[in-house]
Amino acid sequence: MLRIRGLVHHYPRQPQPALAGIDLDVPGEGVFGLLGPNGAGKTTLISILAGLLDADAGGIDIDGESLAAYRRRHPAAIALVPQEHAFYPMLTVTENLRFFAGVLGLGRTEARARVAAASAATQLEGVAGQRAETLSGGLRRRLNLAIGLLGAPRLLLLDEPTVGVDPQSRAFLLDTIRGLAGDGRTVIYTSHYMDEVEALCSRVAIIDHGRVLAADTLAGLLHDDAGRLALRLAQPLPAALAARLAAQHPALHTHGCEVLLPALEPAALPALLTELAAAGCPAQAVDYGRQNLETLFMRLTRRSLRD
Ligand SMILES: Nc1ncnc2c1ncn2[C@@H]1O[C@H](COP(=O)(O)OP(=O)(O)OP(=O)(O)O)[C@@H](O)[C@H]1O
Repeated sequence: MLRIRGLVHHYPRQPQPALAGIDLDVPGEGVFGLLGPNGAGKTTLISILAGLLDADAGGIDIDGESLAAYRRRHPAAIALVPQEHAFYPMLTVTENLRFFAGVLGLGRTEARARVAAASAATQLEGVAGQRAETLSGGLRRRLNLAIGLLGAPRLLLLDEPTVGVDPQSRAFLLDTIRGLAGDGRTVIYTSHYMDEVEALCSRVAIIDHGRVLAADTLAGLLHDDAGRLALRLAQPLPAALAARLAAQHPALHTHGCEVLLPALEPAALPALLTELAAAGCPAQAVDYGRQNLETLFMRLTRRSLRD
């Protein structure tokens, strides 16, 4: 649905471009994760998609039509939920929602229905009469999201929507976002939390220094031909067994109950698990033939997502 080609953006007086030629295809449904460390270019990219910034070069099509033309025909079809809180602290939740529905130019009946739907989707009904400035961090994030939903957007751009919220609110937001991605709607989700992206996104692009380093389905990105093995044992390896295994597998790495082997032949796996169980430290969790997004990012850039 969304086709991005050769997108470049250079902020004035910056030595490097924020976007240095981005090519991406984003399908018409599902949650698409944009993962990258601070300063990678995520906000710049979605600001261009939202029409807040112009690209210096490159193009974006949506269903074969230029993004600018599409936005002219459907002004509310693309919504951005920014990182910052984008509402009036002195107004109540409902007053904020009504105000932003008015900005979209919705008629009275339509506006009332959209405000009710957005409140329901984000479960804000219980705090409808509360002033925004008195809401907790998690509820403020929900209000930000609810405002983004008022136009019933087809493309929803979420810029790190869980920053600064407690784990419970974060779980609620992730569930809500997962629910929003059906019905022919695309959600583009930027984050530097790889666990969120792994839990939420069907496709992922990893970006850094304004370039796409890898883009694929989540399963495609995590697949690892090398035969990476990660084990969590019931208890740490006895020293004698650890020494014997290290002699057999020089790349073996242990840390407490965690055991990591960067490459193991599939045929060797059952014997290893049997040996561990016989030594009284059976594997409680086995992850074989997969890498996680953090290790993939480190392989691609030689640094961590958190750097
Ligand atoms: N308004 C601006 N003026 C000048 N430079 C900017 C501006 N906004 C971003 N940049 C620079 O552009 C690059 C990309 O920034 P951007 O905010 O798009 O990254 P990001 O991946 O969203 O980072 P974060 O996770 O920290 O939000 C960075 O080097 C940043 O310093």
